[in-house]
Order: sequence, then structure tokens, then C-alpha cells
Amino acid sequence: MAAITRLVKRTPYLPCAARFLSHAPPQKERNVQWVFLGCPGVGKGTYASRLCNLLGVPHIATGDLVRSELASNGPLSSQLSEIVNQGKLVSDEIIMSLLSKRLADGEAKGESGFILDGFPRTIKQAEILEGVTDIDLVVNLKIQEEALLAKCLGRRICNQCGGNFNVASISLKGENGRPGMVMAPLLPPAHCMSKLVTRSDDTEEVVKERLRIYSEKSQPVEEFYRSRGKLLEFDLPGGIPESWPKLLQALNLYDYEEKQSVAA
Ligand SMILES: Nc1ncnc2c1ncn2[C@@H]1O[C@H](COP(=O)(O)OP(=O)(O)O)[C@@H](O)[C@H]1O
Repeated sequence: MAAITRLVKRTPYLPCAARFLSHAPPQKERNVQWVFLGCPGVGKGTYASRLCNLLGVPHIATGDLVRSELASNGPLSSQLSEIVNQGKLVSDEIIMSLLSKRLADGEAKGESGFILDGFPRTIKQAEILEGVTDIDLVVNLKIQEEALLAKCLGRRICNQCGGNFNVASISLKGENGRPGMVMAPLLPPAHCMSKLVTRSDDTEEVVKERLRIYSEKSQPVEEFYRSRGKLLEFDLPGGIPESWPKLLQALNLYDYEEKQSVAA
């Protein structure tokens, strides 16, 4: 915990230029540069995007970059659609090029800091990232494996407002010293209900393949950051109401959220 407190204290919430693609010397004070790791379905997007709102940094999810490239019907679309719908990883080259473009666009708009979600997913990506910027902290979100498939299959997106929801209702019994876990569905407001769609790669077969690929290609990334003293392991105790306050505490941000809401 002391190590994490040190990492968090090293990351004041003051602006500076994102230095992702340059080797510019570190500036004294800048926004957080964090990474969220975790299996498909664990809730990286939900918690990363909440933290981004709190800290005022962009939430950069490589899965979203891939989906928007797919939707654009650009030159990479058909190649990407085949890879994504098989649950495979897009090549490091394509991902680096989508991410570099996103960061350059953000930098041009004056964005600073980031939380990366879904990147890095291979050791090669982690090495490239390590070579070009300082990552302050890597949060590894975990939930009981039995919940992952149900959470992926329960995901829904509103095709009008883009909101993310989940219709899965999860209840796991505690056994062999392991605590039980209840996760209520995250239902949309009534006006989104008829506009919900499911991601084309959230079918049982494809999710199982993504989980397999995660343990083969992405789990080594956890060790990459653990050995560098940057990894914060966080076991989600349940749904958002139980997990969010505990995550803030683990990140030493509990008071920060209170101060923000008083200031608002
Ligand atoms: N860093 C990455 N490297 C390679 N492929 C990626 C990366 N990020 C996203 N993708 C591709 O986009 C798909 C969707 O990603 P994402 O939305 O992060 O899904 P998940 O719910 O599995 O975490 C992945 O299955 C993969 O094909």
C-alpha cells in the first residue's frame, strides 16, 4: 500500500502536454498517466471512465479505437472485422498506429494525461509504451472467473447515446474461504431500453476465445509491470456501489472525490 501511495503522490492532477510520442524530458507536474488491465468483462471501461471524469483526463480505450475504425469503413475495416469477430488481437502495428493518431489528436486539442484501457495487451506493446512515456500506475482489476463470461454476454450499448449497460444479474456463492459476490444489473434509463445492441464479438464462442487469448498474451503484461513495482492489484468486491468507494480508497482518492463534489 505504501508503494501505491508513493506512486499516487507522484502524480499530481495538474496539466501538462501528453508526451506519448516524444522523448521530451518529464515535466515537473502533469496529469496522471495510468493503465487499466483486466480480463474482458471485468469492468475496465466502467471504472476507467469514472476515474477519468474525476481526474479530468481522457479515457483512451483501444477497443473503442478499433470499433470506430471498423465503423468508418476505412481501408483497415474488413481486415479488422475478421480479427475482432474471431476474438483475436489486432496486430501491434495497427494498434500502435490507431493509438498514436488518437494521442496526437488529443495533444492538438490540449489534452493532458490519460487512462489507457485495453492497452498494452502484449509484452511488445508494453515495451513500446515503456520506451516512450512514463506510466505512473497500472491497475489490475480482477473478479471471480465465473462472472466474466456472464458479464460479457450481458453487455449492452445504447445505439443512440452510446451508453454502456449490463443486463446480467450475478450471484456467486462463497465457498472454500472465498467470499460470495452479488452484482446487480446496470440497467439503462427507459428511453434507451429499445435501442440496446450487443457487440458482435460478445458471443459465447468469441468471448471464450478472448479470455483464452487474455491469459496467453495479456497476463504476462501483469508481470511486466509487477516487476517494475507499478502494479496495483484490485479485487472487485461486487458491483459499482461496493467497488467504486473501495477502488477510490485503494488509489488514495477518496478525499479527492469528496473535495471535487464540494467544489462542484
Ligand atoms: N491493445 C490491443 N491489441 C490488440 N488488439 C486489441 C487491443 N485493444 C483492442 N483490441 C481489439 O479490439 C477488440 C475489442 O477490445 P475491447 O473492447 O478492449 O474488448 P474486451 O472487452 O475484450 O476487453 C479485442 O478483442 C481486439 O481484437
